[in-house]
Amino acid sequence: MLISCSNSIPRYLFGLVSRNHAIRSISHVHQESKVTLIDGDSERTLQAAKRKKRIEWKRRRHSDSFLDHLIITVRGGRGGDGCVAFHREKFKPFGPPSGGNGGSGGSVYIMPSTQLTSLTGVSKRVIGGAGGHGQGTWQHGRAGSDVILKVPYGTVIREVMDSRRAKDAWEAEEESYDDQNLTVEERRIKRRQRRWVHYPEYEDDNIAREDFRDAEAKLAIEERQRRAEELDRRQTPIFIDFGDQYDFTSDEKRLKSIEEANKPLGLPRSKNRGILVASGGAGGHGNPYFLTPMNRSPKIASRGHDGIRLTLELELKLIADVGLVGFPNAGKSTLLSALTKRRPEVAAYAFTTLSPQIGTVRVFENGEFDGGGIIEESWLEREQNLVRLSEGLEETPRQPRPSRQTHEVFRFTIADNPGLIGGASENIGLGHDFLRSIERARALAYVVDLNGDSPIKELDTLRNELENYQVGLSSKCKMVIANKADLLGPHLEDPDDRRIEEARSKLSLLEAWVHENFGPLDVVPVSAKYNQNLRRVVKLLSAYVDESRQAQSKHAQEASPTVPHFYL
Ligand SMILES: Nc1nc2c(ncn2[C@@H]2O[C@H](COP(=O)(O)OP(=O)(O)OP(=O)(O)O)[C@@H](O)[C@H]2O)c(=O)[nH]1
Ligand SMILES: [Mg+2]
Repeated sequence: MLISCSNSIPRYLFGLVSRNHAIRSISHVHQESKVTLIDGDSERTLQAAKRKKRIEWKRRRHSDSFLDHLIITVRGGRGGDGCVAFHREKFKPFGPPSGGNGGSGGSVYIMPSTQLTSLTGVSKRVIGGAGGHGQGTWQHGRAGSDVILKVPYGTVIREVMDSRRAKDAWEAEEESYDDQNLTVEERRIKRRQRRWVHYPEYEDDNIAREDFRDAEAKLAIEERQRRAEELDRRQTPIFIDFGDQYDFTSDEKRLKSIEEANKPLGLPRSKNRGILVASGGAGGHGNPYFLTPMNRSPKIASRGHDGIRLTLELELKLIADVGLVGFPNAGKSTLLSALTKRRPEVAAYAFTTLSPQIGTVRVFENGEFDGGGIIEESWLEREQNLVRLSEGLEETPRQPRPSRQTHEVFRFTIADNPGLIGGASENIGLGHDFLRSIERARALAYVVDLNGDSPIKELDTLRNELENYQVGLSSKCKMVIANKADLLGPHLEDPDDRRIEEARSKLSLLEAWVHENFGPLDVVPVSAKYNQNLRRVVKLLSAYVDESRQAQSKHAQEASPTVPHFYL
């Protein structure tokens, strides 16, 4: 879709600034600070490095409510210990061994949840419940409770294999012995204590027995096998992507398979716990397990095993339909405020937005959308509200949407991102920290300040930064939103009508450059602050999102042939 706006742009769009001189002068203060960024290379790097340090500190301080990257350790629960006991009954002085086995440890599962939007509530250490110990009269220990770790949709989970990986049970054990500087004999004693349960006062006796050494060798073989299996498993580190392609309901359907449906009443149904990441350790053996023809009253039992230990890296890539990409101060947050009910912080300094914000655009039958009103800077709005409250009035009402008679016909989400600057790919500014959230957007829109020194240069930088982050990412950009068009027309200080012509030619130049360099992208001049020409933006964005959704559902239908599920 290609539109030519420069000539058709209504005259009223330019020149709205005369309504608010104060804000305009603040914007100009900012323009100056931005120029220092583009000036001399070394100066820019120095400034950017200082700013990055400050922003990172600020982001850590203020962003408790949003977390998109986290490293957690996960551990399956430890199995319960086996029990050494002998059956006691009247007239039966030497009853058989009756110690129960230990219960297995609880496992840890990961499940996506639509209720969550941030990784903030996710624990950094997740441990499955421990299995219960076995008891006399052949009572086995209860199984440890499973833990289901819930993460938001859009989370990518990777197993960490580098130096950040937590030690597994065997490595941790050896390290603790190294720390205590134990001799070989002392280590052997400690290892035995860790693995065996003895009948009271029979430890020395047990250790001296030949069949104990056989049992110990058997246990050592089992342990080596478990360790080899774990090393094998590590060859393919865990990778789970709960992106929008992930169909969780299919897991549920799989669980409700035909066998499940035909299961006799009263038997427990399988519950969808999500994806297993760390299984719990097996329980230890009770003393009946060690019964041999040579030893009819074994006075040993084995202890439970540790569960699997993993270190996982969680990365939340928000799934918004449209992502806004622009330099700091281009007006992205103002645009989000104008299009949705979300109220991100708006201010005339760079890097006001430190974490991605998502809002929902609700489009009505008559082309209206939910949002709007004049978007002042947040501090000004707060001050105005304080004054109104002190006068006994209610907070400044947002401009009501004109007609609510029509019903909603379309809805899509839009993400406002922190500002991107030249050199973000070398981790200048906020670096790439937030780009992960636009990676998955169906469509991207560049937001530039039409009143700025060089919107063309900004666009070029934005495109390069996107490409440096991920080759081909810039092809997702569907339109250029040329914001702050109101600042270009005639205003009180300079009521000259020629300014309109100048504004039009600036826009034509931008359009020509975009079409030559980016292809047939729509260039739409708007004023986010004063809600001018936003209906056009919503219309175009709805069209891109709709197109992409339809393409995706068609693709999904082709990929999975329909299998009738009688239980549906
Ligand atoms: N005149 C005018 N000012 C605008 C318009 N849109 C935004 N502004 C002003 O531009 C400044 C920056 O706006 P923001 O929405 O915070 O910009 P941003 O792109 O979110 O900035 P960062 O969060 O720092 O990346 C504020 O002072 C806004 O009031 C507009 O259409 N017209
Ligand atoms: Mg912002």
